[in-house]
Amino acid sequence: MAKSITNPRELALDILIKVEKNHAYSQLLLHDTIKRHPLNPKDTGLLTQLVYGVLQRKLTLDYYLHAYVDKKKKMAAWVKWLLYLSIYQKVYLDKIPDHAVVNEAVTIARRRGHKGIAGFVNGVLRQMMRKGFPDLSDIDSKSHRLSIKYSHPYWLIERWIQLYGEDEALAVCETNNQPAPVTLRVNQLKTNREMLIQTLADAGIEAHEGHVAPEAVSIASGPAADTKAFREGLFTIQDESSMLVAHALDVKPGMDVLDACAGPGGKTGHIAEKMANSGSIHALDLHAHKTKLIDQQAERLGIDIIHTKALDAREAARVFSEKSFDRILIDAPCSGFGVIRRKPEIKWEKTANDVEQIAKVQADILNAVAPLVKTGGKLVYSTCTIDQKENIDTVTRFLKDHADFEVDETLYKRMPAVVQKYGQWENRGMVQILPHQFETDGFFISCLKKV
Ligand SMILES: C[S@@+](CC[C@H](N)C(=O)[O-])C[C@H]1O[C@@H](n2cnc3c(N)ncnc32)[C@H](O)[C@@H]1O
Repeated sequence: MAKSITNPRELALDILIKVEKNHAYSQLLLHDTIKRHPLNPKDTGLLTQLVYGVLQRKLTLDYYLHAYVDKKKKMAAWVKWLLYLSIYQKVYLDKIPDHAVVNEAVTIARRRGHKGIAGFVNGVLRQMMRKGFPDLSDIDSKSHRLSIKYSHPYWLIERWIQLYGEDEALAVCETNNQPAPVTLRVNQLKTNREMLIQTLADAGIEAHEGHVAPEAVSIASGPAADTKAFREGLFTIQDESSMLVAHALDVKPGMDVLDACAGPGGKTGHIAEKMANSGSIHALDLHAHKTKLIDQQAERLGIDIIHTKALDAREAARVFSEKSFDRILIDAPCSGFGVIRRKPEIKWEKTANDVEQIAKVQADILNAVAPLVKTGGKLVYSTCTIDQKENIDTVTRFLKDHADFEVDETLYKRMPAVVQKYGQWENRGMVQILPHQFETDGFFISCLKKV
């Protein structure tokens, strides 16, 4: 049997190579790797930091690398990622001495390649350790400088500068390069926030009240997903911005609800909790493996009002009659620019053309489910992106084409005071949350009413 790798740097290297080669999600690979390889908590932390950190800072690391290695030099992908990993440790982690960074890299290079590659890696890294890295403020062109310094493609920075101004855009970039917080949503069917914090403390996990959503608990340290409390369904791991969506939907027990893009079911569970597990929720997703995840979550949380179906939401009118639902949520597929710190590969992979394509799908889903809302009912459209095309533009176009819908300005009242005050409100029924504002994911939430 092959010996299992337990070196966090080598595991990180494997993940980084796969993210690039297979366009795989770092989050999923990391989760899978941690499950398969027995690492102590310190090494798990280092592995996580290395994977996210290197993907986040890739452009800066590449700039530093090419101060020492000619851009034209042919290099195998794994050698490039190994060098990025080493530069990352040198520049961004202070607890790892230079000699450890070099020795670890050379050992890995020797194991994976031949003596010549190990010598090359050794030579490049030793020079870097001796001479240091170029000053980024010396880069003449402003667009190149911002792109390298904040490690984002310039088209994206430029797009955000146009939308939000330079200060906000750069604050977004800065936040995208930081670790994301871990927050939990209390399952109010089973416990309350105070009791959950105590239960977690008893399990050795330090937790505090979240600072945005009323049901949020913020984790200071410890693996919350490994606890009995999780298995017993006392909470769901969810970002605080996501928690605001169920508030936006304004549900009451006994209502009929459609969650049109529901997988893996984070918000479906929350909606059911807010309905006190009374009424009905039809939860659709394009993919059957995602509706299965919704079922699993519902069981864990003690919820039995969710009916899942693998279905393209654009076909929903084939299955449900007009005016069937008091509330419809479209938590739409999107570019994901609000969650870049959780999925850093997004900034390297998504293009302006992808945004155009996804905006079309979003509009089609909105148009398809609109007839299913009852008169007087509400439709919430949300995304985890900060791109105007997928957010305000999509909703504005929808409103132009649907005279029977209007903005529900009571959305404002359902948002926490801090979001009321500092969120970027288009009007009182549409809010854009940027990732640096409340230490939450970037999110767009709008609420429309059928009249
Ligand atoms: C942003 S995610 C939803 C997250 C979910 N609401 C939650 O809180 O866990 C969007 C989901 O829409 C699904 N999807 C994409 N296109 C769809 C379509 N045409 N019809 C239904 N679901 C779709 C994706 O598979 C994905 O699971």
